[in-house]
Amino acid sequence: MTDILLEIRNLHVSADGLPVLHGVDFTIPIGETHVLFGPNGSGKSSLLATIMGLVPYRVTSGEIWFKGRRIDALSVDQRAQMGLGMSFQRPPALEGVTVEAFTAAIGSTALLETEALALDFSGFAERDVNVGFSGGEIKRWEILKLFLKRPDLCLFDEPESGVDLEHIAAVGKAIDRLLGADTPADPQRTALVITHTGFILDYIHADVGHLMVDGRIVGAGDPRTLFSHIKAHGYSLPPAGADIQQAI
Ligand SMILES: Nc1ncnc2c1ncn2[C@@H]1O[C@H](COP(=O)(O)OP(=O)(O)OP(=O)(O)O)[C@@H](O)[C@H]1O
Repeated sequence: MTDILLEIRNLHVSADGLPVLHGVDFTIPIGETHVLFGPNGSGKSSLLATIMGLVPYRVTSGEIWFKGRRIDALSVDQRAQMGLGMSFQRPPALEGVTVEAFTAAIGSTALLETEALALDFSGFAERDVNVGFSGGEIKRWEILKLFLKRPDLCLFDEPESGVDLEHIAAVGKAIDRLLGADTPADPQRTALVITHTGFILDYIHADVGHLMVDGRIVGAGDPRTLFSHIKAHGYSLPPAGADIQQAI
């Protein structure tokens, strides 16, 4: 069996007729956490949404492979059933669907209380999902939702944005715990994380960082080396070397 969980091959994507990704290539081996950096509008969220199969993103050419199966023609449901899950940057409010009902629908009621406690999210069970939630509460619910579902590949779209400094620690630790191997029966999970602030790097073990510019991955390497360079010099690659490789 291959040790590659996700493979993206020369992916071109349009959203409502507008080209947003222009030939993305990368792979994520099983159990690794990869981080995606890039300026506003470079295509990071579009890439995650395309992997998840969300509208209005349409693959115009290229391929997405997950667990050795080509998935770019599958529905969101089918991809979720296969083990893909995503925490959204701006998830919709679900009027009439309580947190408790949502949790029951994904079959994880038993876990809700303890995991909510860890994320300081107690007292939300009776509330409608995302209705009137603050920005930070929305983010904590997004992480909790993944915790309850435990997908094999977790896609995080800016999990720390809008979260206050105290709760960033709770979010970071929860993500680390979600991805970590708690027991032999619960293997190391695989993840792709978008971050602007880099706060999340203080809490998770990230294996590889990718830099996305203008709808393409332009290079990859050690996530901390890449992030330090971006902080000092903007969205460019440091000189190619052992830590960083430019895309060809
Ligand atoms: N549904 C859509 N319709 C039209 N244009 C879109 C759509 N989704 C994304 N785009 C455009 O595609 C480009 C990439 O957007 P995307 O949200 O993927 O960038 P991003 O790198 O995640 O940005 P940010 O860091 O600001 O979140 C932007 O120019 C955006 O306006």
